[in-house]
Amino acid sequence: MAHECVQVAVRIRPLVQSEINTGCQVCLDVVPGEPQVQLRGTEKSFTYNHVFGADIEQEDFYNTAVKGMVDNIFKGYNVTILAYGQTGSGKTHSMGTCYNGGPNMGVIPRAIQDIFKISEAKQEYDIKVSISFLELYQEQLYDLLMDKPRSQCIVDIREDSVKGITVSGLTEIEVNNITETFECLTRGSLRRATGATAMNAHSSRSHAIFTIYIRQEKKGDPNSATIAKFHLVDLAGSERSKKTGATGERFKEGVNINKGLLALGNVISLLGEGKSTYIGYRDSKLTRLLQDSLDFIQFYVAWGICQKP
Ligand SMILES: Nc1ncnc2c1ncn2[C@@H]1O[C@H](COP(=O)(O)OP(=O)(O)OP(=O)(O)O)[C@@H](O)[C@H]1O
Repeated sequence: MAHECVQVAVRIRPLVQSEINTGCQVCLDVVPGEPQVQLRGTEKSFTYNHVFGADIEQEDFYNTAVKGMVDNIFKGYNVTILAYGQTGSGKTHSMGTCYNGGPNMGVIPRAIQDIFKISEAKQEYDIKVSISFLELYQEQLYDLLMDKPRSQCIVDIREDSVKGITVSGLTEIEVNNITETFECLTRGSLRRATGATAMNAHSSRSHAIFTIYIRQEKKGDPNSATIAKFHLVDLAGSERSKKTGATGERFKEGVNINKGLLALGNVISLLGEGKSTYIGYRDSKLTRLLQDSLDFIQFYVAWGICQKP
């Protein structure tokens, strides 16, 4: 499918306390009135679909860059939102993957709220919402909602001529309201693999894929049934081992992370160009998993960019 449907949004995060303490300076500016960023003190600028400066609130970010995507799911499209950026740039903060109940929530909890609001308003439809939560760590898929020790939570991708891409054995939980869905999000995110790197004390070392399935059927018309998948993906940090100080296991993690991100980058740019007949979905588990869910893509790039003194 040709892809005018790939949108790229950039969000610059404010300096964190440790950066302020060491005298770091922001070195990227938003060009006023344009969806552009400019490297401070240079003529170099880059244009995207949306650009957000460090002062943007979570709510405004969601309303501008994501809310419209939720409407597309109810039209029956599969939608994927990906948060990409180097480690510590603010992906998990913006996505709200580690939601803990506060009002300053990110994209996932806000999307959940909107989905239930829209479902309630569509009274002429029977709508069922279910979710799954997967982690891709070192090219291995883990079911984050399975109530078993981690070593028994490994699942794998299957390709079915009727059902398309599925993950066999994956826990899919039907959820009836916002509270139940938040509870699953929190439970799953606590099981995600994290580790400390020199750039982020609580670095996500895996890709987290929270999926919301919407089944809707017009009351009295079983032929009208549609199913749409909404993937919300908090990618592991892209990184250079030199900057993160990674050695041993951390280094190996970094190699796998970058391999998956490279394959994803290639797929998205080919889809964006809309020309290529061959797209390398099979080059990584991440791209295989998302293969049938790229009708609409919001590729959100987090930038925590600063200059050391
Ligand atoms: N927009 C923001 N406003 C305030 N603080 C932010 C913002 N974005 C990120 N932060 C803070 O920056 C730090 C790093 O953010 P976060 O953990 O979300 O990065 P990440 O890109 O997910 O990193 P990793 O890939 O290593 O998991 C956190 O302390 C987070 O609270």
